[in-house]
Amino acid sequence: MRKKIVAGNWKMNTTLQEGVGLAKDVNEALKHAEVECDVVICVPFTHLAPVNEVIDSKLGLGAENCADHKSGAYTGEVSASMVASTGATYVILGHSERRQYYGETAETLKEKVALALDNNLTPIFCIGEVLEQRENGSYLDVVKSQIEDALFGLSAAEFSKLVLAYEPVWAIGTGKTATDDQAQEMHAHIRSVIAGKYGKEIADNTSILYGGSCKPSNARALFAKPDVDGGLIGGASLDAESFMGIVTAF
Ligand SMILES: O=C[C@H](O)COP(=O)(O)O
Repeated sequence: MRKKIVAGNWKMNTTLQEGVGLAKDVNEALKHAEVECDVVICVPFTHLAPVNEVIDSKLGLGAENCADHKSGAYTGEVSASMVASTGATYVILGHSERRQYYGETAETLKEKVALALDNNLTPIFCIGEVLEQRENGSYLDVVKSQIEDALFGLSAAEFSKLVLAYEPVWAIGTGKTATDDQAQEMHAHIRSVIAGKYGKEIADNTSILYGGSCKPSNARALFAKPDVDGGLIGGASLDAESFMGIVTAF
């Protein structure tokens, strides 16, 4: 059966000292909570190794990106093997902020996914439409193409290692959440796109997270939907109490 997962995406927030403090708070809170999902924090590169030192195995650790090359003269880049060497086991790939501000394309993302898998990192692969595509009715096709273009070159064994995250771009950091019915419609669509290529068993076993203004107040309704397997949480993951409010919303 597929896993339920709540992953925090800290984005470009927190100093190292603040980040280590936040990780300690989440780690401590997790020890005392009834939790029915895997919990992961995805943190800036600079924070990975020090955060790994202060968390227990119950809390997963991930990066927010990795390079599309294995190693070499790529000043400023951080490779998948470097990420793995910190103890992290997840990496967010294809976030809409990376696609929008850093020009990431399906071709770049194919490389990143392959390198992440080669280094035993679980990619949390993001997909989602912008407002105009939601309004003109092309959103289901847009997301289908994002999946096909970047991921359908993978073997079934490789694809089964992925986690997907549906993040409608119009809902990210805007306070505008997709309704639980809108999320369910898209998650069911994503699952049927996967089934069309890799079969029902792999589709049923793929965790599909929702991201976009997810908060303790709306997480329960979203997570109650049959095809929503958890969340990728931005702003609300920067406060241990609100993150835990989401983690315990199953
Ligand atoms: O990766 C997380 C998403 O971009 C959602 O961010 P948000 O919860 O701040 O809207």
